[in-house]
Amino acid sequence: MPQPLILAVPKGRILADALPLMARAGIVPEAGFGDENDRRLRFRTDRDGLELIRVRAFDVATFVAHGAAHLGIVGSDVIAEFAYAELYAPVDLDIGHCRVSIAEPAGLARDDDPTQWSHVRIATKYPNLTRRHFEARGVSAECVKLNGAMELAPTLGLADRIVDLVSTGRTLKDNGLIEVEVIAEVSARLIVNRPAFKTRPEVAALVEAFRGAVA
Ligand SMILES: Nc1ncnc2c1ncn2[C@@H]1O[C@H](COP(=O)(O)OP(=O)(O)OP(=O)(O)O)[C@@H](O)[C@H]1O
Ligand SMILES: O=P(O)(O)OC[C@H]1O[C@H](OP(=O)(O)OP(=O)(O)O)[C@H](O)[C@@H]1O
Repeated sequence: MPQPLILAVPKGRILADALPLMARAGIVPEAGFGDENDRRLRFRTDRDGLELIRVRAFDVATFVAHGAAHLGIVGSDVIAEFAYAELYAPVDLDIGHCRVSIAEPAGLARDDDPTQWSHVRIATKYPNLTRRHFEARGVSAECVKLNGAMELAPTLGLADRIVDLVSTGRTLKDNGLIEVEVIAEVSARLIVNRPAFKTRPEVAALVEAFRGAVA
């Protein structure tokens, strides 16, 4: 018997939308998978030879890139941040829609002209993506890495601006910030470890199952 295939699923907000999609792809987890109070991290499915792991959103990409998981479900924001060569992202799952944007305090935004920036100091969970974005237009970005609550950084003097996810815009508004530029539109993708895709035909079959589930 070959080792079971492992599908890595993020335990955050994508999970609720991922479960019906997985069901349409013919993957039904054992009881407890969608239950936050269940402390197990690895679960069986109704498919022989396919197991699930429940990990943090950023770690899905890492497990799959290193081949510890064969497939994963993860936001395109995370894929862009890591830019792992070993990841192949063949299916846009049409869930987890939001955008990665630059925001700054309303007071600063009033007279600000982003085309005049030459150096910016940014608080973000996405330092690589941010640096790449600014480098492409000749602006140097000094990034302060945070894992959440980026919105606090400008008022507390940690950074002038932030790069963060925006969906409804409510978090920015409630913290006195204005979205000044969209860096990228985001949705969740099915990711696959490239060597596993080449060597395990069941991986390609699962990719097709997800393609069918989205269509
Ligand atoms: N407001 C949002 N609207 C839509 N999708 C979002 C939103 N925020 C995050 N996402 C998507 O969901 C993914 C996971 O976000 P979530 O907020 O669940 O994780 P997190 O709190 O950042 O993760 P962790 O708790 O592991 O640090 C993001 O990478 C992104 O693709
Ligand atoms: O535009 P909105 O609809 O307000 O959504 C944006 C917020 O959603 C995400 O945070 P999340 O709620 O996942 O909390 P987090 O700080 O734990 O990441 C993101 O980091 C923003 O803070």
